[in-house]
Amino acid sequence: MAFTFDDLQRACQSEWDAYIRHDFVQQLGNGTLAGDAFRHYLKQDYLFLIQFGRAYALAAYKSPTLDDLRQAKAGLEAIIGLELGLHIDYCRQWGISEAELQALPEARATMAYTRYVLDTGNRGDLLDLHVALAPCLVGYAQIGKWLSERPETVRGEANPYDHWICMYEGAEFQQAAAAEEAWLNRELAEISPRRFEQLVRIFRDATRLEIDFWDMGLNQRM
Ligand SMILES: Cc1ncc(C[n+]2csc(CCO)c2C)c(N)n1
Repeated sequence: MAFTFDDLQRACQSEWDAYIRHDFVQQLGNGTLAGDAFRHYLKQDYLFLIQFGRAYALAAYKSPTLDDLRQAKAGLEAIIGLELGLHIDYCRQWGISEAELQALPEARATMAYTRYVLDTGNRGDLLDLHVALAPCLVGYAQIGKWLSERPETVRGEANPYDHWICMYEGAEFQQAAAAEEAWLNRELAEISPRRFEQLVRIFRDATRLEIDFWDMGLNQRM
């Protein structure tokens, strides 16, 4: 039997739903999220993105083919060359200076999640690493889509988080997540049931760590 990304999601459906429909996400959609909670999240997300850049570098190292190597390079370039710059600009709009970002300590949830991804990639192969990264990429695309479709979401200037929603519901981001899902589906089609169970464990752990990241933002925990 050929496994797919949907099988991974279904194997962890309760954790997955707790992640996608987390209170942080719902409050962000409703425009009721406390500004300080969002700022705390943005600051930790800066640290998260830096470690995510390292994960793409690890993906390059773990690449068995030139195509995989090119894909990892493109990911590293996108995050280090573009997205981190945009994130710094966005933080400034929320009153967080670059100097403040550079001086930040890492919250435990940030450390746990990013180091889990890096360790999983180090220990395993490129597929293990991609599965550890999948909740991040595919999850945020589902969050963007879910927020844009639910009637409670407040759009436009009435919601201070509208820009954030626009970014993840947008076509460019949705396409990047769809490409990741397609890559996973090609790889998952080839694996044994035993290998699938190993990957479910990784996918579930990474999803639980995304839930903790939202909790950390909401409770402004370090
Ligand atoms: C905790 C946390 N999880 C996921 C994302 C989303 N995200 C981060 S990097 C990346 C890939 C872009 O190259 C995506 C989709 C986030 N920002 N913060």
